[in-house]
Amino acid sequence: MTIITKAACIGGGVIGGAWAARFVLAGIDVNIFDPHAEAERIIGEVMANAERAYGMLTMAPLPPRGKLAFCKSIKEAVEDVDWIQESVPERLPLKRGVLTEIDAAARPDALIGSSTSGLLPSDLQTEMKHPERMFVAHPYNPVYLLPLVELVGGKKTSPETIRRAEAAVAEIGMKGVVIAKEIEAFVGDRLLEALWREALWLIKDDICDTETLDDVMRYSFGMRWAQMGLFETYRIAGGEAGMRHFLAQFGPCLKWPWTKFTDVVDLDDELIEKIGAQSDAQAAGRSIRELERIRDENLVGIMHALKAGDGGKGWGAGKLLADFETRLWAKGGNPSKTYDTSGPLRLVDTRVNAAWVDYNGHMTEHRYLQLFGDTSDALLRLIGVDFAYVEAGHSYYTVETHIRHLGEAKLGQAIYTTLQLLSSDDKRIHFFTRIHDAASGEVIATAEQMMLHVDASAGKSVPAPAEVTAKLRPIADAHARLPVPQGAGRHVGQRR
Ligand SMILES: NC(=O)C1=CN([C@@H]2O[C@H](COP(=O)(O)OP(=O)(O)OC[C@H]3O[C@@H](n4cnc5c(N)ncnc54)[C@H](O)[C@@H]3O)[C@@H](O)[C@H]2O)C=CC1
Ligand SMILES: C[N+](C)(C)CC(=O)CC(=O)[O-]
Repeated sequence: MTIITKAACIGGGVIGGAWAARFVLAGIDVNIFDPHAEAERIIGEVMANAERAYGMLTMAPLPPRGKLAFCKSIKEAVEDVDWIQESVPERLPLKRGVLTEIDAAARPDALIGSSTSGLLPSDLQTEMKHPERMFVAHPYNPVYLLPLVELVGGKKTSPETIRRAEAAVAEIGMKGVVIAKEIEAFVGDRLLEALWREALWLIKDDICDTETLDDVMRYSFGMRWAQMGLFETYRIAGGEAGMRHFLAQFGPCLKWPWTKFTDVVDLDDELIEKIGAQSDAQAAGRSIRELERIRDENLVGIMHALKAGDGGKGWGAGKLLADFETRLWAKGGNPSKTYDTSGPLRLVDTRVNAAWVDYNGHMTEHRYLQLFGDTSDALLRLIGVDFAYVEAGHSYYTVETHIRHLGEAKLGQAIYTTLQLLSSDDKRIHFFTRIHDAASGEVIATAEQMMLHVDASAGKSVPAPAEVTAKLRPIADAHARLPVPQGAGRHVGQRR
């Protein structure tokens, strides 16, 4: 039983719109209330970017999208939902009023999270009748991709609420980090504000411009932070003696000091204009939506890299993505679904997304192999070779692949794959996969592949157990009656 089946977003700006996208893409129906005249257009644009990002993020079967409904009042939006996320502007009286209105109309068991970046939950819940179910759920932009939510309870929040909230965000692929004590700006924004304050001084004092400052971050410690954070990074920087040596060496610098961060820079018109002009130059004419798309592609790339980290087990946000995908496959990878074995098995349906397209304007070659690999993974799940099976020490490894490119796949094109078994025994599976255009059925590419059953720790091929071959056999028997596909058995060659 999932904790959130229906949610409400009160406020649909940068953060509320992206919360809505996170919920909808997790299969949750969402009611939105935002009085902004252009709320539907703005949220529609955020949804489009989020869908594009998810197309790149995962091949795992996302649930059918939730429905998005625009409501005329807070009451209408929150009446019958399990989770309400408040994301109105960062002003205490406004937020307090909105949360009190939400509280009056929501079911008593509904969870109420606030996206506030720094206000104390105790200050937000003062006028609520059921303050025990209200907490801060502080996300990071873009909410649909970045998985962190800081969960902060106020004086009146019940521990049970925080437990339920943590479990609920895990179901939508997020990592709920429970902050032990409430404090303004929690943990993340405390750190960000210290950095931000120092950065403003560096610009004001003409030490560097905004682009140079961003370069300093993105070519260096920004990359370190994404994968290991601060303390583990500095542990390594201490050399073999680790953190203690690091503290002994760099601890005294803190007193010199290198920073000015206790002084607040005066954000006068001159400084605002200076930063604005430098930032405009840095953006080089790219719109915010374009920058968002570039950011999303990069974030997806980072998460994919982290998913392959720690020897393939996944690391940090990549491990979280891998775990989320495991759950998606368990729910939607439908090993129980019955497949029509009288023809090639239709195993993957997807669309060509932006990250797959190359300078020739069509799907680039390694993405074909990815899609063929996803298809053979789908076959393996069908015959019981799932994550648990692999963790227990056995798997199938691909030992040979021959790909033929027969057509083109363009950005956004709907495509699907079909797989035909050519032969199999207790060690080998020899099969032929086609990528089709979904509209016409036309074959765009084919791959002939061979997989071997292996004992992964021994590093050698071994016969698959009877329960696996028993699941494979009916498919093999049915496919033995199909004609050998045109192109099977081909090799790369030229008539001379
Ligand atoms: N922008 C960011 O990077 C982050 C913002 N937050 C927090 O999220 C919250 C919202 O911030 P943003 O989305 O950036 O602001 P925003 O200005 O983009 O969106 C706020 C939205 O609230 C709507 N609104 C105003 N009064 C309302 C009311 N009475 N009922 C319903 N909607 C109402 C506005 O029309 C607007 O669409 C703030 O608490 C902020 O601190 C949290 C994490 C990151
Ligand atoms: C600038 N901000 C305080 C609203 C930022 C956040 O709260 C988190 C983020 O996404 O950086």
